[in-house]
Amino acid sequence: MDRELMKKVAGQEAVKYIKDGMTVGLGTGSTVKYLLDALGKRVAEEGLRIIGVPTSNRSAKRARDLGIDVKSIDDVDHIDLTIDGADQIDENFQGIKGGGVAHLREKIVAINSAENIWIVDETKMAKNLGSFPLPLEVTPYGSTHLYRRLEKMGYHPSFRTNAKGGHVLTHADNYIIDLKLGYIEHPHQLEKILNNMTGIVEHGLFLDVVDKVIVGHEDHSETFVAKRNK
Ligand SMILES: O=C(CO)[C@H](O)[C@H](O)COP(=O)(O)O
Repeated sequence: MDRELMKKVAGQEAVKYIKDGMTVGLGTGSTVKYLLDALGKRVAEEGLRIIGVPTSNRSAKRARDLGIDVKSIDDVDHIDLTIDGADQIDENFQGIKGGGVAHLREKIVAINSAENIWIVDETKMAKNLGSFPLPLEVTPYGSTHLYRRLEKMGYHPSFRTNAKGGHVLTHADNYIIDLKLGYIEHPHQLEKILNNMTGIVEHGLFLDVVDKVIVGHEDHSETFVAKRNK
């Protein structure tokens, strides 16, 4: 199974949805890297004019290196389309994001986009959410207290650490706590609980956000339209 090839197939399919003149949210991660490569190629070869709104410093740098114009979300008045990766997607097209530590910016960009497309390799599709740990971006202040609370709630938290054992830091210098839930029976109920917990800046549940999901296989892609009310 060649996952890199699957990611590339998804990225190359998604680039077709980008039209001249669009303002495009650019997600983060190894799948989005293939989208950016394909987009850079279109900019160079077709003279495609777009404005990219990157969701991470990594994507901003890569886009710039590829000759793609980028702006901050604060410098654009609308976003036509955002294309991003995801860590897990269930059969109702609800998702978990944040494996790459960028879910706060990704959610801000996504909810301000007229349309959202996720690109994933086939291994990301699941019946239910939860086997991928759910990331929470939390303020350092009170984070151990919050951790203990999450533990008591049975959410199996763990701080995300780097190779040196220190906290992984987000763009906003916050910490990440991953919840090993195994199976999320009621994503909307969990969303409500997490939304109401002070100290959690943003969680990685992305519910009712995506419009289309492009799944990359080794030799073809599949595009699913999420049927839901906006
Ligand atoms: O949510 C994300 C970053 O915060 C990414 O979109 C997600 O982790 C998928 O990344 P990859 O394409 O590398 O698997």
